[in-house]
Amino acid sequence: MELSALNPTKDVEFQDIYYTVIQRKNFVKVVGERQILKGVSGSFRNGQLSAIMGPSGAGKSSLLNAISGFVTSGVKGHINIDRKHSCYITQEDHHQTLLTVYELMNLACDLKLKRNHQQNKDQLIREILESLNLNHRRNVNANDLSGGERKRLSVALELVANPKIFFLDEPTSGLDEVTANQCIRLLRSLAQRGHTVVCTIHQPSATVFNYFDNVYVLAKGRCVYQGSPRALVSYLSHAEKDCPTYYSPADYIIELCDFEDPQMIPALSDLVDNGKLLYTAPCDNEYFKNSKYPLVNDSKSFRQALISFFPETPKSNGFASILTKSAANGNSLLSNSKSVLLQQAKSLMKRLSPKEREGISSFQQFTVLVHILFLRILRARIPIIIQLIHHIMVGLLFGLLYYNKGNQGTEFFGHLKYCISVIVMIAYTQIILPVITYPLEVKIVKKQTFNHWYSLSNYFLALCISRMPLQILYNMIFLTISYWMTGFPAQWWRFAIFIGVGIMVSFVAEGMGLTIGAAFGITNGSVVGPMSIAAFMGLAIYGFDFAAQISPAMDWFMTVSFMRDGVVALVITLFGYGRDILECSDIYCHFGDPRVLLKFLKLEKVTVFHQMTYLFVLFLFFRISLYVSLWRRCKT
Ligand SMILES: Nc1ncnc2c1ncn2[C@@H]1O[C@H](COP(=O)(O)OP(=O)(O)OP(=O)(O)O)[C@@H](O)[C@H]1O
Repeated sequence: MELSALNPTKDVEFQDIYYTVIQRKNFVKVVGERQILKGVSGSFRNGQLSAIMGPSGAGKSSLLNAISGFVTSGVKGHINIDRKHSCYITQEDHHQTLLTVYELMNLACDLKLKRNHQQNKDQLIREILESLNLNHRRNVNANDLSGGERKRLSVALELVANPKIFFLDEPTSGLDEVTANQCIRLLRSLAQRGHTVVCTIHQPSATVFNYFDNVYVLAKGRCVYQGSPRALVSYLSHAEKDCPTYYSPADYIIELCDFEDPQMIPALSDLVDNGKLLYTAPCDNEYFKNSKYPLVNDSKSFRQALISFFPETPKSNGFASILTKSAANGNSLLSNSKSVLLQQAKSLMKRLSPKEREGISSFQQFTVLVHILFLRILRARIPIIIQLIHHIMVGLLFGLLYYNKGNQGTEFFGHLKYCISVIVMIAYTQIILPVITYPLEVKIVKKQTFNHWYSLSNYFLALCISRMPLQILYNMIFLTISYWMTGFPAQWWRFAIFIGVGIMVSFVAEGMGLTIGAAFGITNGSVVGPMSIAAFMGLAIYGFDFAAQISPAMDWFMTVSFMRDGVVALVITLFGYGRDILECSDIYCHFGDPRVLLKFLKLEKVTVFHQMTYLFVLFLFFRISLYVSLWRRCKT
C-alpha cells in the first residue's frame, strides 16, 4: 500500500484511441461519421489524482467514457485497465430516490459485501461517511443533499467496494468554487490512499489546478499536454508559447487551443506525441519515475497541496478526524501525516480486502434488490395515494355509467363499451406511468451495473417482481368496484377470471411501458407511448360490428393487440360459459341470449384460455424487449 502510493504504477493505459460517432440527418438518415477522439494515448497512475481537461467539446467525457469502458460502441484502440476494480461516477448524481444516505450505504454494503462480513457493516458505513464528512447527514433523503454532498455520497457508495480506480465525469460541475475545491481535495485524499483517481474538468481554477498530480489536456480530440501541472509552464515555453506572468497555465493552454491558429493543436499534439509522452518537473521525478521524457525543470513547490484535505470538521473521531489532524499539522509533519494516513488507509483496505468484497450470491443480490425496490415503491406515499384514489374513482365512475346494466339484454353496445373501457383504463395507466418515470431509473441502473453493484438479470427479475403486489392490488380494487356495481353475475369463479384477465392485461401493458421508457428517453417515450396505445386501441375495437366479414388473416393480426385480446377475454368471461339469458325490458332483445352475442362477435369457439395464451406470449415478448433495451442501454 505504501509502496503503491509513493511509487505509482500505471493503472490505466490506453493507446491510439479513436472514438467515432455516426452522424444522422433528422435523427434518421446517416450522413457520415465524426471522429471525436483522434488516436490519443496516455496513462494514469495509482496514488495520483489526474485531470482530463480542455475546452468545451474537446472530447473529455468521451475519453473518460472510452477508457473506463462506460461507452464501448464506436471506440477503437488498446485499453489496459482492471475493469473489475474500477468505478465510474457520472456527472449527474442520480441516486435511488426516497432513500436516505444511510439506507443507500446499507444497500451498497448488502450488495457488495458478503453476508458473513455484515457485522462490520455499521462500523464501515460510519467510517466511510465520517471520512467524507457525511455522517451528520446520514438520515437525510439523498435527494435533499446539496450538490457537493451528493458528489461525496457518490464517492462514499463506491468506496464500500474499495475500487482501485475512480473515474469521475465533471465532479465539480454545478458547484461553487469553495465546494469545488473541497470536492477536488477529497479526490486528492482518495488518491493519496492509493486509488487511481481520474476526473474530467472543464477549466480548473488556479487553486484546483495545483491539486492535481497529473493533467491530460485535450483539444479537438487530440492530446496537447500530458504530465505534471508544475511542468506546464516550461512545456509552453518549450512550445514557444510563454505563459504570461500571473496567468494560470491551465487557462492559457485552453485559450491557445480555443483561439489560436489552426496549426496550434497539431503542433502541441506533436510535442506530446498525442499522449505518448509525459512531461514532469524535477520535483515530480520520484513521483513520475516511469516517465519517458522528463523535460522540464520547474521546481515550484506543491507541498501545500499534499497535506490539505477537505476543511469541514468531521463530527466525530475515526478515520476522518485523523485526516483532519494530519492536515492541520502542516508541512513539518508532512511525512508523518502521510504515514498515519496510510496506516488508516491500510486498516480500511484490510477490512475491505478483495476476498471480503467478493460478490454475494445471485439469490442474495436478488432478495436485496426486491426489498429495496419494494421499499422505494412504498415510500412514494403521494403517488401511492393518488393511484389508489384514481383506481377507486374510475371504478366508481364506470360502476355508475354502467350501473346495473350487466344483466340487461338491451345493452349490447353498453356491454362492449364497458369491456373496452376497462381495458383502455388499465392499459393507459400502466403504460404512461413507466414511460414518464422509468428513464431516470435506467441511468441509475446503468451506473450501478457498470460499477458491479449487481447483475442486470438480477435487477430485471427484482424489478418485475417488486412492482407486482401494488399493481395487483390497484387493479383488484378498480375491477371489483366496477364489476359489482355493473351487476354482472354474482358468480365468484366468473369474477375471479374477470380479475385475472384484467391483471394479465395490466402486466402486459406495464411491460410495454417499461420497454418504451428503457428504450427511449422521456421526450421520445412520451410520443411513442400514446402512439402505440392508439395503434393497439384501433385493433382492439376494429370490426366488432362486422365480425363475420373479417378475414382469418386479419383475425390473427388483431391478436398482436393485447388490448384486443383483453377485450375479447372479458366478453367471453362475462357472456360465455353457460351464462343465463339476460333480462329483457323491451318487446324484443336480440342479444338477450348471450350465445347470440358471442356468435355475432364470432367468439363462439374462442375461449379465455386462448386469449390468456396470447396475452402471456405478449407478456413474454415485452419482458424480453425490456431486458434487451436495458441491456443495450447498460452495455453500449
Ligand atoms: N454520441 C454522440 N453523438 C454525436 N456527437 C457526440 C456524441 N458524443 C459526443 N459527441 C460530440 O463530441 C464532442 C465532444 O463531446 P464530449 O462530451 O466528450 O466533450 P467535452 O470535452 O466533455 O465537453 P464539455 O466540457 O462541454 O462537457 C462534442 O462536440 C459532442 O457534441
